[in-house]
Amino acid sequence: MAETLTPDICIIGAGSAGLTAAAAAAAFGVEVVLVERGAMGGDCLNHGCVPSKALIAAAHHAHAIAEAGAFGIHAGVPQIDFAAVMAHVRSVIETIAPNDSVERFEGLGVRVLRESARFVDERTVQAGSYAIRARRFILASGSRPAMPPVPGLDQVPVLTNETLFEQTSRPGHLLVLGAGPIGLEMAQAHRRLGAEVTVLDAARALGRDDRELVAVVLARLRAEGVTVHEEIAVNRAERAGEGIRLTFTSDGQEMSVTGDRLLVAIGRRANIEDLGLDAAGIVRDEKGIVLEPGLRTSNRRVYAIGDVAGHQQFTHVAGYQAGLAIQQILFRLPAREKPDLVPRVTYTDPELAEVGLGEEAARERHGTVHILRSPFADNDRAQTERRTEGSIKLVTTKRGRLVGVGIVGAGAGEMINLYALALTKKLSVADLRGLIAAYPTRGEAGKRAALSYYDGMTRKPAVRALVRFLRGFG
Ligand SMILES: Cc1cc2nc3c(=O)[nH]c(=O)nc-3n(C[C@H](O)[C@H](O)[C@H](O)COP(=O)(O)OP(=O)(O)OC[C@H]3O[C@@H](n4cnc5c(N)ncnc54)[C@H](O)[C@@H]3O)c2cc1C
Ligand SMILES: NC(=O)c1ccc[n+]([C@@H]2O[C@H](COP(=O)([O-])OP(=O)(O)OC[C@H]3O[C@@H](n4cnc5c(N)ncnc54)[C@H](O)[C@@H]3O)[C@@H](O)[C@H]2O)c1
Repeated sequence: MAETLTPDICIIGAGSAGLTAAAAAAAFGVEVVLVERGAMGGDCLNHGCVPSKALIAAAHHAHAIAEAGAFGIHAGVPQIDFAAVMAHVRSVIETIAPNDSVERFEGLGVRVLRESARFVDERTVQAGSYAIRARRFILASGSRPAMPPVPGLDQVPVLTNETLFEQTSRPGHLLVLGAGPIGLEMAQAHRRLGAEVTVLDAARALGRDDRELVAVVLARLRAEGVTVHEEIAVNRAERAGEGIRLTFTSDGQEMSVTGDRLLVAIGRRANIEDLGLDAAGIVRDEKGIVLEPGLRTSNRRVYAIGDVAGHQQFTHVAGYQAGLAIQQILFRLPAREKPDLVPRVTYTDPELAEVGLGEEAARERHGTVHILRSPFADNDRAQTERRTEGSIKLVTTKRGRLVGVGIVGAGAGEMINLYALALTKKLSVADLRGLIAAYPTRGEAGKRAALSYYDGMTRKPAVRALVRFLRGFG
């Protein structure tokens, strides 16, 4: 016999989006049922941000040892125990997992069902033997790796983000399909851990990011020995002895590359198939669920947040959207996403971080814009660390209001948060001019870029005449 539950909110999916929404609603004493069919924590904890950044951290240590000679420290060739590296990755996941656990959420007052959820009508979700009739529903069912229609791909072993971190031995030669954030972050990490790596992309690497900044990342990856082929077409995949061969066309020429493992990271597909969307009257098109500005679906009781919403696919966006949905459900306050305020970071080394509008988008929206740059080669802290590649680039309106910031360099991901706040608060170069930045920090580069807005002014005859005039007063 089906048991009927009547909570205020039913959330489908306990990844970054669903967990944030559940915790926020429960904090206000609202009755919440959270349904999860797989591992608590979703992609970010189990197959995404956490394991990838833990692997990158291990790779960073290997690289630091290899580079230590420049600092007068000779540690020899790093010995990499790949199985131990992966044990480190797993132990980081295990350390963070209690934050996302059933126990923690039940302690917060959330009822957690470990079931697969599906709408059976416009107001009822079936989850195992439970029928859930909630006042509002939040779809937070996430995404999974997309697979390209490459002939033969289904005949060769393929790794995705869901299996990559289960490896126990190091690949000899890792082939990576897709030069997005996943492809490039994992390419560099594996290279630093001693694998040969070849990356293939149908378009440009990190195609959504500023070309000028991307070039710095690619130059570094190539200098470390990662082969990156852009704007190629993969024609087929096949087994070649113990390995995998990819045949592709580049500049009209057919070429091939053979490796022993293949990672596919060509983007994501929203998890919408098993949700009974038709029964719920939720409209979708070829891109996914059709959403109104407040993340509401065509069924007024149902919101969609996180990767399944198909907007920017980041954990911090999942959390942000969860807040917007809860704000509307609990307080009936209107809410609209502000994608221009979302920072985007790719954790290669150097890191690439952006917020707001790029140069071209800013010109389209604001007409005349100023581009203010400061290279890290001019920054004392970067010099002390021998990490001088990259720069900070500020995009401002004619009157100096910040509308976009791009940073490529060591620590760019930490630096971008300041500029996310600056954009949120609509700050201008005049505000940055007043900032007292600690010396020596890489953050000084931003202030230096902002000051360059006034370069012309210091040379204006009228300004110089004023300075001379004021000197006359003693
Ligand atoms: C390798 C990798 C690295 C990444 N690195 C970063 C990073 O550094 N920074 C960053 O911001 N983002 C990163 N991301 C993106 C980030 O992981 C996602 O944007 C985020 O996890 C999305 O969260 P979500 O809750 O929307 O979806 P998910 O985490 O996918 O959670 C959805 C949950 O819903 C469950 N579910 C699905 N259907 C049902 C159903 N019918 N019934 C019950 N449960 C269901 C699933 O089992 C899953 O647990 C990375 C992604 C990958 C793959
Ligand atoms: N640092 C981070 O915040 C971070 C890290 C990893 C992933 N993510 C998120 O996860 C999502 C997925 O990442 P991703 O790197 O898989 O996707 P992506 O969409 O960002 O990049 C995929 C790349 O694959 C290429 N591609 C597509 N089809 C191809 C084909 N048939 N052959 C060769 N190349 C092909 C595309 O041109 C693109 O460059 C991203 O949207 C990102 O937001 C974020």
